[in-house]
Amino acid sequence: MPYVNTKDILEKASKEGYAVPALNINNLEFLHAIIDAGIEENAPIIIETSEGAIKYAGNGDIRRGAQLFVSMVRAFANTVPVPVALHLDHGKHFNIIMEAIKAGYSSVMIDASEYPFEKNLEETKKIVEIAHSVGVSVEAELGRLVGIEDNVVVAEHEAVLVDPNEAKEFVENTGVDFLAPAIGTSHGAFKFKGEAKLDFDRLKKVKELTGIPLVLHGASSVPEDIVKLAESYGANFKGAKGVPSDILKKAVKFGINKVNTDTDLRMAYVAGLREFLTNNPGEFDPRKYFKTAKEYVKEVIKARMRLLGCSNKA
Ligand SMILES: O=C(CO)COP(=O)(O)O
Ligand SMILES: O=C[C@H](O)COP(=O)(O)O
Ligand SMILES: [Zn+2]
Ligand SMILES: [Zn+2]
Repeated sequence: MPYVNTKDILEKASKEGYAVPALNINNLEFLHAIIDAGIEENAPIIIETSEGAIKYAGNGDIRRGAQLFVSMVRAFANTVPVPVALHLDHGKHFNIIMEAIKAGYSSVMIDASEYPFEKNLEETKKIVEIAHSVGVSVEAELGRLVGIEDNVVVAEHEAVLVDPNEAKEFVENTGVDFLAPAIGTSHGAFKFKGEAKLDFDRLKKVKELTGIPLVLHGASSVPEDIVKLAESYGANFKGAKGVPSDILKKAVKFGINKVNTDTDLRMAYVAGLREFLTNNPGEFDPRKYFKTAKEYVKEVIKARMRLLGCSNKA
């Protein structure tokens, strides 16, 4: 199937009420695992790279990194039976967003969420105009990504979580294709100190008022079996906690269609790598010592595709 616009994948998901994981990569091995998972689940695939990933892949050169990712992803997209999109995650620098668009990314995120509302809106609008003129879709973010802690008063939530009325105004004025509303998640492996919770009322309102596909950042579940496995081979992930599966399912029910996932893949990979290296101390062929790691990443992705409802939606 062809390399597609992320918008096509997400509008179908929004209409039919399921979500697609957006999976971060930094190298070829994670791409293999994602492609294999998508084929086995017959699911649409969204691959994303951060600005840091582009720098890393290009060994310091942004243009080279962006081009490398586009050619890698396109080479697979052209020869697999499921749609594949490539997205720039958390674009914060104008030059990197432009390089991604020029290189041929399917979509870009402009993350100006650290600025006041008006500046976020202006920055986003500027990127939307450029990206849309060449058929690239755009994601933006409203609110700040922080966990909702039990001991934080409501007024403080108000300050960081998305304001649904602002979301409506933002979407109408920018023409953005999908929106990431902050509803209580955060990036990384340590999301909640107490019980995990998200602000579903806010999410419901944002969906009602905007009607566009919504994105959940910081959505990794940090599966306990993966954490335990990695720890049994020497890792230390004390206090790691993600978004539980039932909460993710609820988020999908209330309007989330793109579920950003990086940490879970990293955790699965390192667990597999540690296991293999411990059990095969004489091995030094990377094609062999990456194998178990890739296998675990693939399984984590397949489970997520099933949970989010995008299996057989290719
Ligand atoms: O939001 C993310 C990428 O944009 C990734 O979130 P996690 O750290 O929960 O995997
Ligand atoms: O949202 C952040 C992603 O997990 C990517 O993180 P990174 O900047 O370490 O590549
Ligand atoms: Zn952000
Ligand atoms: Zn994110």
